[in-house]
Amino acid sequence: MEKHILSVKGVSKKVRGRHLIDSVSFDVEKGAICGLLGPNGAGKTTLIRLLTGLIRPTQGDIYIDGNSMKTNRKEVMLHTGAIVESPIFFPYMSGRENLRNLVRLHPNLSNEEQKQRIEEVLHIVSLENRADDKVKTYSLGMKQRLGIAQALLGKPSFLILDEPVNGLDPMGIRDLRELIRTLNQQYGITILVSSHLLDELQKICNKIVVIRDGKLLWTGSKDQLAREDQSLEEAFLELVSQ
Ligand SMILES: Nc1ncnc2c1ncn2[C@@H]1O[C@H](COP(=O)(O)OP(=O)(O)OP(=O)(O)O)[C@@H](O)[C@H]1O
Repeated sequence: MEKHILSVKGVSKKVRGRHLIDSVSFDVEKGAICGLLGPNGAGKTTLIRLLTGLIRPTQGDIYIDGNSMKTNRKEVMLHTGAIVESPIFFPYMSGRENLRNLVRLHPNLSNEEQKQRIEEVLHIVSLENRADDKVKTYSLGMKQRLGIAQALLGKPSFLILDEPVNGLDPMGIRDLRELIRTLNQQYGITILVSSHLLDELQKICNKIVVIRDGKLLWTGSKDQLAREDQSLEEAFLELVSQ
């Protein structure tokens, strides 16, 4: 069985003569919660857009559970859930109605399975009590959780979250952290999460990938990055200032 859920092999993205991502290679083991770190402009968003198939590499390839994005893109995307940038929902429709609309993107599920899956994902993200309220009445944290519910519709084994805690208050951050842990531990989903909030990544991740200027600067387990007496923030600042 494939040991890595994600293998990035020599990936570059060149736009107008400039490398936004430059020969990046790294792996993420199944079962990990992997943090993607990098200073502003490092290329995190570009990398995540490559990983979610929104843009294609100019060089290299990305493998998800052993499947090449180049040759097997459709299959790969079926098993990957993602929230990139803020999820967009119809504000005058309820959470459940929005999910009913989006579950149609998974034609491999029968009507009955689609209905059942909507209830399952609402339960996983703890939105069942508000599922019939209009999305415009949701807090930002609830919208993020609905975004995760949507990403879970296809029962992905790999979930990519781009800056999921951006703009959330401390309670929203705590709820999301708990949800990420539950998805990982209870549902066995491997997670890649980008964030500027190093403290947050330190709390939930066991693996870290650091990029700077489009290049891979460091990758390894969280414990290898930060010495015992160091916070992840100190270790990160030390690393990027080298
Ligand atoms: N389509 C594009 N064309 C040209 N340059 C781009 C394009 N998209 C991004 N860039 C540039 O590539 C670099 C990396 O951008 P990216 O948004 O991936 O970084 P980031 O690490 O996500 O930054 P931040 O943390 O500020 O969101 C930046 O200098 C950005 O201006």
